[in-house]
Amino acid sequence: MAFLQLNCISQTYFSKRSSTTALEDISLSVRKGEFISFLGPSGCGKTTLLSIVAGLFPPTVGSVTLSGELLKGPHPKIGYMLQQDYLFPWKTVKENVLLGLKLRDQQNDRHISKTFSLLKEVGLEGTLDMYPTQLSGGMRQRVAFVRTLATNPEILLLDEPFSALDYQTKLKLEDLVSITLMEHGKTAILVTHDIGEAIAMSDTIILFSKNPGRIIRTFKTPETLKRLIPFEARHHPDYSMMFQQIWEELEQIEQNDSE
Ligand SMILES: Nc1ncnc2c1ncn2[C@@H]1O[C@H](COP(=O)(O)OP(=O)(O)OP(=O)(O)O)[C@@H](O)[C@H]1O
Repeated sequence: MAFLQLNCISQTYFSKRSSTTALEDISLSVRKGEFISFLGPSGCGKTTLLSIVAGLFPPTVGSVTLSGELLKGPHPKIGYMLQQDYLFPWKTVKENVLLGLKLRDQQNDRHISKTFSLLKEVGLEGTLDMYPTQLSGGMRQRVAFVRTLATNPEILLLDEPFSALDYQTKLKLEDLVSITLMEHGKTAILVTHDIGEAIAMSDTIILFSKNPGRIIRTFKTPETLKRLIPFEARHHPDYSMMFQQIWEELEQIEQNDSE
């Protein structure tokens, strides 16, 4: 049985005068521990699909199951991290990272010390009493990452979490997130516009076309790249080959779209 299963999902947004079919007939199986990326042109439904997996709203058609159980809304085993960090500026780093535990009434010594050790793992042990405005963008995203991990979700949904960062910080965070998720045995789905990021971080890349959003290709990352951290993977010859393949496929999608 697949860990996470998306079954024939379609999503149509309705307004008074029109309707938009954002996704059509999306089926997908995700293994435990797998790192998947959703890649595709703007408007192909990546965020819509991630929101459905996060249980923010049910799909118009189809379903999502987690270990065979039908998802009916947000699930404690699924954590969501967005492009913007959404930290509360009036709360300290400590208060921000413990927020999820507090809301779930799980703020006991064991969970608190686990969260603090996660902060240490991401190099932020000295920031507990600081406020988000005192931190850089990269540091804030690391705090948001720890806050997402603090409640111990098994699946992390990452919606362009690095896109607002400068290039160097983004590369460093890719490594950090990749290593941390692997060490903790997490499953992840990353939404990105960045072909290189998708190749360097994922086991599987799902390519979407748009109008409506459909899966058009699934790429498996070669073992040679999976063994490497993202920064090293970017320098491997297999990375360039895969980049070229995906680039051509995306060009084709754009060409078909404009015809
Ligand atoms: N709440 C909404 N109401 C109506 N239409 C929507 C809504 N959200 C998204 N859409 C439409 O659904 C389609 C898919 O949007 P979505 O944001 O999921 O795509 P995306 O691939 O994540 O785009 P981007 O890469 O630009 O973030 C688009 O045509 C968009 O305009």
